[in-house]
Amino acid sequence: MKQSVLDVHQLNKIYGKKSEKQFHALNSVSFAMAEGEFVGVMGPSGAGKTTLLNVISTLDTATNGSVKIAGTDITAMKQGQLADFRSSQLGFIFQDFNLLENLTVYENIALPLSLQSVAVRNIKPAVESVATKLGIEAILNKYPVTISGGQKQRVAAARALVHEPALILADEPTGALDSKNARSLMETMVHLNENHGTSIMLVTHDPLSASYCERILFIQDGKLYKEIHRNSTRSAFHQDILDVLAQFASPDMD
Ligand SMILES: Nc1ncnc2c1ncn2[C@@H]1O[C@H](COP(=O)(O)OP(=O)(O)OP(=O)(O)O)[C@@H](O)[C@H]1O
Repeated sequence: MKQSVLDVHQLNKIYGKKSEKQFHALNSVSFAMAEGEFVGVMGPSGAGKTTLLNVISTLDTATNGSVKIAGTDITAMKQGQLADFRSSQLGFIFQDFNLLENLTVYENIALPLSLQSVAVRNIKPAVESVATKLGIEAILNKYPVTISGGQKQRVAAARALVHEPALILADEPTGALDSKNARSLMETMVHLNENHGTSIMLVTHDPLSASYCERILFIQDGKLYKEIHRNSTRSAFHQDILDVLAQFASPDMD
């Protein structure tokens, strides 16, 4: 059996102090993700998706429960350890690409390695290898302002991957892309997942982007409401996702 890359156990997040008005944003959420899985997280606005992502990404702390990433319990870690863990084990892809405009594409991709003080002689092969995986080797010397939105998103993906993290966390990565570039980024993520074994957790509102995943977890009111697996074609999975989303809109949902 494959190892878990992510193990979320009885996770609770309550915003607000005991003396204040409290809000239970995550309510006993438990699930696991196997190494090499591509999992989507969906749910209505306010369901708790960002809260879940923030806790898994170590940017926020849980009220209780545990999160294990590649076997390490991050809920037991101190701040300094968390920063090291985040920069070595996690890769992030956000909606706004967060590229530094005064650095070249090469320098942007190299950034996580430079920050980890990786030796210069090891940086070049790592950047070139990830650029080849993502088909952006021809634009390494360009500046972000001169490349397209889709290329920027692939550069952001390369930067998320260059240090070979255990898990990639993607938050609405196609949100700012037109449909052609969105499709291209999703195909890139599938390629990384299928051919390079990259484990990816994708939070999205977009059913079409979600249809590229193998499995979708639906969150509603801070709880895991349902999970569906892709069994056949992507278009059939797209329809399955739309069917679950329609239940959220229905007032007589149990
Ligand atoms: N810092 C905070 N203090 C109090 N409540 C918060 C805080 N952050 C989020 N919440 C509440 O927790 C709930 C979950 O928020 P969250 O941002 O995780 O939802 P979401 O599913 O990501 O929504 P969206 O799809 O709109 O981004 C919401 O009701 C929100 O108002």
